[in-house]
Amino acid sequence: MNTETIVAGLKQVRESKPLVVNITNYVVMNNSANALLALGASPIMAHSQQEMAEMMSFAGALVINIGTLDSAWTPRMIHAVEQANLNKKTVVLDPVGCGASVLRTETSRQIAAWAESLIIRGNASEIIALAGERAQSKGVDALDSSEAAVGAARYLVEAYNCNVVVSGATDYVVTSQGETQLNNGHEMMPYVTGMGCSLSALTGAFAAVGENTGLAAAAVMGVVGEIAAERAKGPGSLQVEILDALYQLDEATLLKRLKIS
Ligand SMILES: Nc1ncnc2c1ncn2[C@@H]1O[C@H](COP(=O)(O)OP(=O)(O)O)[C@@H](O)[C@H]1O
Ligand SMILES: Cc1ncsc1CCOP(=O)(O)O
Ligand SMILES: [Mg+2]
Repeated sequence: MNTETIVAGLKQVRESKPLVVNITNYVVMNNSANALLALGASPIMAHSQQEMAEMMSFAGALVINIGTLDSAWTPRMIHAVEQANLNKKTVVLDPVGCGASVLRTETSRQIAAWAESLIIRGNASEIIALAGERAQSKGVDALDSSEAAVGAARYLVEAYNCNVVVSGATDYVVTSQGETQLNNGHEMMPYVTGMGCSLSALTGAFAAVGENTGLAAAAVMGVVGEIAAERAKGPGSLQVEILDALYQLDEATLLKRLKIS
């Protein structure tokens, strides 16, 4: 059942090329746009309140990534979430660096509370901090294991009526129905900035075609990370190989490589 959902989601994204609106950070705008294109979706990075109502009327989903947050961004993010709600579009929240500062933690909670259809995708330390537990977060990288964040993810599912993807060596997709584990990916992936942000962007593409758990995106990202690592010499080539692997990914390879439980 799960694997069927993943494969069907990939097919649908490629067929319908959904527009994914991203309010994302300065570090990863290019990576995230390229990841969406390589998957088969259509990205737009849009920040202005003046165009968000129009954008959300025809977009498939909204991705909010707080990576380079400042006070000017917060009202834009809230406005975009309001427009997504009005148009019944799913919001993917990437709470980058949640727990590293009060600003990031409080803004993440504000956005999560505002969104009516929500997927949260974060690393373990971010998910733990968002749930109000003590995380080991100092910056944007996880210092906790994804296993340690499953309880926090379950709390967030209840608190915000959402689905949660905790990424890491094992990815956990947590919904009100329970948890799914994915054991793909590669240990070199955290040495490239924006891998988690790309995963969040892909989550938006799948949400646009109705796959609202985050599972398909995590599966695809893990499998392409693994394929790319076999070809890469280090983080530089891994970044490029991931785009190529995303573009080349076929259903048979996805199913053969998938380590899901
Ligand atoms: N140690 C690891 N082994 C395998 N895959 C990993 C590992 N760490 C991260 N990944 C993969 O890298 C991607 C980004 O996850 P993560 O590093 O947790 O996000 P972030 O960049 O937000 O901290 C996910 O697809 C995840 O599965
Ligand atoms: C390094 C950095 N600083 C602010 S946003 C950002 C990118 C984080 O990307 P990811 O969480 O996907 O590694
Ligand atoms: Mg991140």
